[in-house]
Parts: sequence; structure tokens; C-alpha cells
Amino acid sequence: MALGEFKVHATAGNARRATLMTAHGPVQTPVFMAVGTKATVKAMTPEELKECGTQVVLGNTYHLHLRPGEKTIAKMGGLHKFMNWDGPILTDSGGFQVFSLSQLRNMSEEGVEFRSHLDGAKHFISPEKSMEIQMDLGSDIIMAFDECLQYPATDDQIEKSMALTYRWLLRSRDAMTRKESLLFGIVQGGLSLNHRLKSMEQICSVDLPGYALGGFSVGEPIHLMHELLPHVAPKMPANKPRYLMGVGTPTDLIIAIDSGIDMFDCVMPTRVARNGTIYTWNGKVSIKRAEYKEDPSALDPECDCYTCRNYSKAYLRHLFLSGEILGSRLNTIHNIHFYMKVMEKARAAIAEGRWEEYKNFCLARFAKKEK
Ligand SMILES: O=c1[nH]cnc2cc3nc(NCc4cccs4)[nH]c3cc12
Ligand SMILES: [Zn+2]
Repeated sequence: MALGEFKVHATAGNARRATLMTAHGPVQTPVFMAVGTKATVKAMTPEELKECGTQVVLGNTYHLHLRPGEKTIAKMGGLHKFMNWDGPILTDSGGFQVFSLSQLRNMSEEGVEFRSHLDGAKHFISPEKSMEIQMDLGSDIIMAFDECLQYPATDDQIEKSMALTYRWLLRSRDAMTRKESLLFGIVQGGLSLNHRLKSMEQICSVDLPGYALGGFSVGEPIHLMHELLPHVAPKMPANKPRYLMGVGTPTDLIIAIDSGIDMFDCVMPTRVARNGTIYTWNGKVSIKRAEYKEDPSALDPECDCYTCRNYSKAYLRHLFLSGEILGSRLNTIHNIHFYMKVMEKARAAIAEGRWEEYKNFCLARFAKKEK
């Protein structure tokens, strides 16, 4: 396959089983991408990530620009070498993080001036600067510099913002000169269907290797996203990957795959693992519960990950209550393994004509409540 080629092998309604070719190898979709914001997927080594079936790791322009700086990472051979990850890396463009993390100074047509949340130093990111940072990192998939509108937003705010995101996409495209990298555009439009379709028309009119849906998972009631997706995702170019940014729970993944989404990222599996919440094939387990104090069973009897093969709920509860680092590591290994298994089985189900059955199986199982 050629760089950037997206080959659809099978479909099941709007769901697709495909392969995207990147400079660091093929990506089998639907795919869940592990979030490695500061050049590490928290608590996991690259070998453990591979062992869990991770294909793609995310890095973050905003964080890596502030520390250690893209020029340092470039001097160290680029982000792959720096973090010892030889698979595909996708980097977010920094806009979302500037708005959600920094003391924003001011926004203009040119770009965003802000103060670092680390030391208050002044910085400026524009489409051109964002592309420069991501190219210095050596990213395989580069996200266009966009404006992710907060929720809720008025129609006027949505219209102004999505028009800016479109103008910034054109500048991102013109500034992205690294031929090994694939540039993805980001569709905005808030939570209103007509704005979403208008933004999709604008963004997807630019010929790019892939397109993302931004502006979700920003505090809106999740059902609003579930209701919009089936009306938007299937209308995106069928021969290009569709990436839903920042989503989501296992249930969200299944619902979005059914609407035609191919790529996902979310801090959920790693973040909640450190807080003792475990995803299983029978719903969520909160490992700190007293009922697990002397429970010899694995986190999930249907899981074959390193954690489930070697440790009991009693031991993992003890680690969590003791604040032991190993607790974060073992819980994260399980949650990442679980997410990757859900996606691996989804790919097989679509390819083998069993998607409806697998979808309904997952939605029922994931909804089960702890007794
Ligand atoms: O429109 C977006 N543009 C570029 N990056 C994003 C990243 C995003 N990540 C989330 N949600 C994931 C979360 C981040 C922090 C807590 S949940 N929503 C997102 C939206 C965008
Ligand atoms: Zn497990």
C-alpha cells in the first residue's frame, strides 16, 4: 500500500474494516489510539503497550512545545526515538489544549497568544507554528490547527469559529511540508446538525488523507453526540479515515463504529485506571470496594492480560488503597488491553459479517452494573 492509502476491506452498514498506511506502518481500523500526551502513555512502557495490542500512540503539540520543546526532541532524533516507540504516532495540533489548559491571553486571525500553565511564560501558536512543531516531532499523522469551541456555544459563535477553523486548515495545509506526515482536517460545527454539515462540506472540500470530528467530548451531554454522529459520520468521504477526537468509553466506541468512525483516542482507560476504575466484559469494577478485600479472582475472568493472569482483586485493591505505583501500572495494563481487545474483536466481527451481533453483545455487557 502507498503512504496515506486507506483500503476498506469490509463494511457492515456504516461500520468499516480498513487499513491506513503510515510512514511507520499500517494501522488496522477501527483503532483505539493510546494517549501519550507528554511522550509517555502514563505508567506503561512501549513494550507493554505493544504487548497490549497498541498500534498508534498520541503525542501533544501543546505539552511537548512547553516541555521539553520540539527543538530538543528534534535534536534527540524525533519523538519516536525520544520515547522509544517505533509504531505510528499521531499528534494533536495544540489548539484544544491551549483553550483547556492555559491562561489564554488573546485569540486573533493570526493565532493564539497564551501563557504556559507551567511557568506563565508567553507563547504563540498559529497554524504555521503548530505544523512546524508537529513536523519537528516527526509525527506520522498531523492534526490541522483548529479552534475547538467550548460547550455550549451560540449559533453565531459556532459560525464564526468554524469559518476560522476552515481558514486555519488552509494555512495548515500550506505550511505542512513534511512528505512522510499525513495531515488530517478537523470538522467543527458545535452540536447543531446544519453547522456540522456545513463545516464538513468546507473541511472535506480540501483533499486530505483523513478527517476528524472535533468539538465533541467537551462537556456536552454525551447523548447529543450519539444523536449527531449517524447524521454526520456517514457523510464524510467514504474512502478516507474518520477520526472522532477524545472519545470515549467502550460503549461510545461501539456506537461510533456503528456510525462509521474508524479512529479514536481518549484519556479514559489510562486516567480511570489510576483512579481504580477497571473496564471489564461485565461492566465497570471499582477496585477499592470492600467486597474485593479477600477476593482471589482476577479483575476480569474473561481477560487474558498480564494483570488478570497474575494478580487478584484483593492484591490490586491493596495496591490502590496503599497508593502503590504498581497499582496504577497493573490497572492501566488491564484497561489498555481491554480497549485494544474490544477493537480487535470489532475488526474481526465486521470482517466476518458478525457486527450487529457483536455490537449488541458489547452494549449489553458494558451496561452491566457492579452488584
Ligand atoms: O475539537 C478538537 N480539536 C482538536 N483536538 C481535540 C481534542 C479533544 N479531546 C476531547 N475530549 C477528550 C478529553 C480531554 C480532556 C478530558 S476529556 N475533545 C476534543 C476536541 C478536539
Ligand atoms: Zn485483564
